[in-house]
Amino acid sequence: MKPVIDRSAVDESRYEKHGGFPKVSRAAIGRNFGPFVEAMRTLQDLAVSVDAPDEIYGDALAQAEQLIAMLEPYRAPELQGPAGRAVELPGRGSLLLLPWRVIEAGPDGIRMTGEFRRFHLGGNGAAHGGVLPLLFDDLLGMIVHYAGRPISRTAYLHVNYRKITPLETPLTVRGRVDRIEGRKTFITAELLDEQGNVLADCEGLMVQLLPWQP
Ligand SMILES: CC(C)(COP(=O)(O)OP(=O)(O)OC[C@H]1O[C@@H](n2cnc3c(N)ncnc32)[C@H](O)[C@@H]1OP(=O)(O)O)[C@@H](O)C(=O)NCCC(=O)NCCSC(=O)Cc1ccccc1
Repeated sequence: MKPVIDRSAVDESRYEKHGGFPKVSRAAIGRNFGPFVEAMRTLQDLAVSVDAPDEIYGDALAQAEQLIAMLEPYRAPELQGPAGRAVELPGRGSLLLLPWRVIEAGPDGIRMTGEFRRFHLGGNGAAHGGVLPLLFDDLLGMIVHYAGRPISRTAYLHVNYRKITPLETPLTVRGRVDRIEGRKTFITAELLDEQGNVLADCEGLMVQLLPWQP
């Protein structure tokens, strides 16, 4: 499904009005990068879940070392490689970010859909509590962007865990600007299952960076 994106409030010149926060530009990717990231995500799922004989770990280690040797010469500084800037990929092609997709984004807020995977297991089939703030924090950053608010950083993020968050189940997260007070943008968001149950909700405060703040 093609996302519905409304950039009408985005202030493209905002990067010139503040301190060190770098301007992130969209990466141009070839056909292999998306499948490469997905394969790495599957490897993460397997690394935290397999129960294999030790020889298999030894063989996997040897192959992993080959892969590391292949990629190491291409190590690059922040904002040079495509990870985190490939906006058409789940989680913008970053293994750190959750593999979710934006469905709707604009001045009134953002909606994303996705699943937590085996890699995100906390215990007893539920997502780890630490991955929900990761999802919400990234959402907050995008909400600030599409609402046309100045470059800001998260000052606090309060998460309420309302129900167990399942793995490998389609979920939706949505959020919006709740109110603005000077440099402060207060944002609310919820994580929902397909039945509309609220699994978690949050309130975050994003504070506009002053010109000298990184
Ligand atoms: C810049 C700031 C957040 C605020 O510092 P300053 O400029 O010195 O602010 P100042 O103290 O002057 O307060 C101004 C107003 O704000 C209020 N207030 C402030 N804090 C709190 C609070 N906790 N709780 C309640 N209120 C608080 C304060 O009372 C005052 O209110 P008032 O005007 O009197 O009514 C600083 O603490 C910082 O850098 N922290 C680290 C941030 C960081 O690393 N974040 C994580 C990574 S970034 C990220 O993830 C985002 C992202 C995601 C994805 C993509 C892109 C981005």
